[in-house]
Amino acid sequence: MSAMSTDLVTAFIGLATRTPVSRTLRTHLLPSLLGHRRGYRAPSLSVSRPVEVIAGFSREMCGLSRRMKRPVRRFATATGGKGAVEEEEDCDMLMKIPPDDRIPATIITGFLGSGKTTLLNHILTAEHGKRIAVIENEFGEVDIDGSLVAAQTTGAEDIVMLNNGCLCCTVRGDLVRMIAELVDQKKGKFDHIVIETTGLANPAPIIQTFYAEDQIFNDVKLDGVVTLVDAKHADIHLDEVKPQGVVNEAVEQIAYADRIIVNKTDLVQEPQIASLIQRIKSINGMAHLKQTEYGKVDLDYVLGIGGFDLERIESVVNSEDPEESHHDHDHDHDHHHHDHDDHHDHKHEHHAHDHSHDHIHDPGVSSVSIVCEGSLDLNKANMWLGTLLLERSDDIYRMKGLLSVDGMDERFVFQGVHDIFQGSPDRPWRPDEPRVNKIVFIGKNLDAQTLEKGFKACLL
Ligand SMILES: Nc1nc2c(ncn2[C@@H]2O[C@H](COP(=O)(O)OP(=O)(O)OP(=O)(O)O)[C@@H](O)[C@H]2O)c(=O)[nH]1
Repeated sequence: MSAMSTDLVTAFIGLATRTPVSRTLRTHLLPSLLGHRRGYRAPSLSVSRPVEVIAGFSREMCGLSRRMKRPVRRFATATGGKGAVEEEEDCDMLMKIPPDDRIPATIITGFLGSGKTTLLNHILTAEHGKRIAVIENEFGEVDIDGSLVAAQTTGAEDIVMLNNGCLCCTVRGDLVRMIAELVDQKKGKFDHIVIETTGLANPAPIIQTFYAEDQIFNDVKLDGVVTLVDAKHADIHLDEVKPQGVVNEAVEQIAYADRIIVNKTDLVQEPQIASLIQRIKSINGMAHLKQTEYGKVDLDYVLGIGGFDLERIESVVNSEDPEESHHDHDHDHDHHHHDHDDHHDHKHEHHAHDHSHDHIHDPGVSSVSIVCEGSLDLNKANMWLGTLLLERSDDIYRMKGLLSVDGMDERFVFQGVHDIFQGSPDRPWRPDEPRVNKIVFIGKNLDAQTLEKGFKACLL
């Protein structure tokens, strides 16, 4: 776990115990938090330089962060199985952090037939100068499909098939091995890894693999999740009611996306597209979105997007930014996060708002954004976020934020995937810049009112 993650994570532990405890900068508290729920035995803590845990975004920690050239990319892992020795090793690396030259990896997901392979072909045949290794996950298929073969001859540096199961479940171990092999044998021969999932994959476990597996984490960084949506058929899959405990993959794929491509727009009329886009944005108001036919998007829309980079969070949470690319082509003018009266066709989804609504308890996946000026009381913010994650991390799929913390000159950026998250100070607030907090949640059963109330209670 990195110092960066510790910044925030530490806070949350303080929350877990609800009593300030002493610790050193070398402690890693998230595992002990998780251990609460998962039976993990936390490493013992050495106490050589006590600081107040409750000051999770503490100046001390941030001072440490500032001294480092760049944030450590590691999220706090949820595995909890590495033990104290490795934790300590991670920690020892804090002061000598190498530049982040790990190989970026993009996950392409989307429901069956939505156009994943078509997009992949577009990527592989386009002029971008990148050497791409492809990991293709097909269910039970023996041969690489015809179009991919065509692509192989034109663009891909390497194509490996994972066809004896689904990446998000049975062949996760294979994915780890495959990436490790690619890195071992071909490092330097490719610049980017693209992973195409099956149409039924849930992206969450695949995302977590990038943080939980050291074999991957050390050499490869997750660049982003790109989700294809079939403009004609998406509604059918999104509407599908699954038995309790069974996820709706089509919804999950949208929920975890950094980039959404509404594909096959040639097959439907504009009103249907507009309604679908509104629906998608209610599930994930954070992702950038474009409409396409045959997956034809600019390559920089899908590669090198930094969806998991703290430095890039601003573009995600800053939807008022006129330079936002996701409004370029989608022709809809609904804003996904605040200050609007939004109306939805689907009673189980709702937009997020900066003001109160009467929300019916919502069993679906939705996004909630909170935008408000002011500075956060550190202790209160720690308490609130920590408790929230402790209680709701299963339901909180993704979370990104840009916060104004009282007494901190820099903006504080953070993001998370369930209970895996990282945070760090960003650039200083400009003198004339309003200190506006922006935080976006995507998840299940999110109650916008409760979240907003909880957040605002942390403001000074
Ligand atoms: N009309 C139309 N057809 C498209 C478009 N994009 C892809 N297709 C076709 O849709 C079919 C499925 O596309 P694929 O790219 O194979 O979809 P996929 O998501 O990889 O499919 P699975 O791997 O089976 O989940 C193919 O016949 C494509 O040629 C589009 O924008 N418009």
